[in-house]
Amino acid sequence: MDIASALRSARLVPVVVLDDARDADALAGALVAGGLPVAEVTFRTPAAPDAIRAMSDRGDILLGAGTVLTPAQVDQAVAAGAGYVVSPGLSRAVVERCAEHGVLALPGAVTATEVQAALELGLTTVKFFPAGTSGGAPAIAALAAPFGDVRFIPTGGVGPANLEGYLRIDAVVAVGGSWMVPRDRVAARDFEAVRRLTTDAVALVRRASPTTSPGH
Ligand SMILES: O=C(O)C(=O)C[C@H](O)[C@H](O)COP(=O)(O)O
Repeated sequence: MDIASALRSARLVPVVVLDDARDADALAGALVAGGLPVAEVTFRTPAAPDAIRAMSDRGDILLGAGTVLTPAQVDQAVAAGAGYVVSPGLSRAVVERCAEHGVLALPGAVTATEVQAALELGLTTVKFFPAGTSGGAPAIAALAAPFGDVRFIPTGGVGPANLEGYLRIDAVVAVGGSWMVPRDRVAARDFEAVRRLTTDAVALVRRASPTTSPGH
């Protein structure tokens, strides 16, 4: 299965901020046990490359690198085993470095101009970030009208209370969010809480898109 299809079938991508890479394996285990074998590990902390490497060594979880701002971070992410690269905004340099490595780039785009810029770089799936303050689901539905082939992954302000509104839109591949991996629970090594929150999130997503199938 390619990355885009895997994200589409997960429907939900946990956005992870890890302070200590030694917790990565247990955190990945909690996500997998909760039914969500995917994670976007952000370069917000220096632990990111080691965390990605530890998770990717498990072989049972699809890993993206998040908050990738520079081509050098693309190199680090790919060397650590990231299968795709996410940025909060659209950087030509980052997208081109991803292409050199042959990994999928998911840049942020929330305006028609940004979506067109992504299309010009050969991309058809973008992260819609920050989703909540950029118009939310109605903004994505409006953008999807002229950009019929573009797919969106709304992230930022997405949670249990509003994910259904996003997942109902055909152009939404998946949503991203951090609520199932609260930083304080991770710091406390409370991976059972992460597993529980993940299980609940997966159940919610299933209820929100019961008929979804790959290709939808
Ligand atoms: O660091 C990045 O590049 C990001 O991707 C930002 C995250 O996607 C959001 O911060 C997650 O948003 P919440 O679910 O509202 O916490």
